[in-house]
Amino acid sequence: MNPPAVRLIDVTKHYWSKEEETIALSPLSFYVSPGEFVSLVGASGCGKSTVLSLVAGLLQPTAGEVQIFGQRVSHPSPRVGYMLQRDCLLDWRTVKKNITLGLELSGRFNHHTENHARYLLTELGLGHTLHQYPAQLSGGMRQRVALVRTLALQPDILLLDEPFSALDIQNKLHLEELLVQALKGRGMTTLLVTHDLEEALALSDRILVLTGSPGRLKRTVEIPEAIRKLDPLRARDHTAFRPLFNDLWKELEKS
Ligand SMILES: Nc1ncnc2c1ncn2[C@@H]1O[C@H](COP(=O)(O)OP(=O)(O)OP(=O)(O)O)[C@@H](O)[C@H]1O
Repeated sequence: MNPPAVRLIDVTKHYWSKEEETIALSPLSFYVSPGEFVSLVGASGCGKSTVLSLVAGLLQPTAGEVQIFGQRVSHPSPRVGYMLQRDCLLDWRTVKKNITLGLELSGRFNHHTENHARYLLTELGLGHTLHQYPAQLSGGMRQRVALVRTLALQPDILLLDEPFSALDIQNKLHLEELLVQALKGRGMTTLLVTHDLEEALALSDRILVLTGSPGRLKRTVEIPEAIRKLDPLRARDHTAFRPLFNDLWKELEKS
């Protein structure tokens, strides 16, 4: 049997700053299957971003083990792409040079990968911005460029830390649609951190509800097939959507 794309086994994470110790995660275990879209939700400070940093290999657990495709994570892997809330675009580089930045830094820039990055930019509706600078783009366009830069690395695992939270509702919905389109047929495994329950419900196969502090897994919610097969906008209109939302909302209020 194939190993999960992501697996946390009894992971704890402590932070030390000055004299103070913070326990961010108490033993936490979960898995994400290859190709699955899983969202992490929970109150502020319950350790969601810590989980992503551990999977990205930017942090090491205090105890327990983080694995990707059955291998222990000991350092950042080219198989993992990480997109943050801030777009982190370099203002002095054109869009063309921003979308290939990750490829350059990882030594994978060539004619073929550059063409693929440009193809993705067109796919996300920004082909015409190739020679523009980030300052010439709207917030939503900048996030799309950041998404292209992450997807251009062709990661097997995509980590998204509140990527759309700074956007207005229209841009957010548009980007959700584009993300779903971009992921279609690529078999990428996605782990999304979001405060937006609607977003989690509309995009995910499964939602993991964390409770703090320290962060623990409180509940796993499987999204019904009837909702999953719809695009994010139409998913919100499904009759099962609102009851599920209310149920999760109550769960989060208690945590
Ligand atoms: N570098 C650090 N040093 C010390 N404590 C930290 C550090 N990073 C995070 N923490 C603490 O660890 C806990 C979990 O933080 P984390 O950012 O993972 O939570 P989160 O659920 O992503 O929060 P939010 O939803 O507000 O972004 C918090 O108590 C936070 O203060």
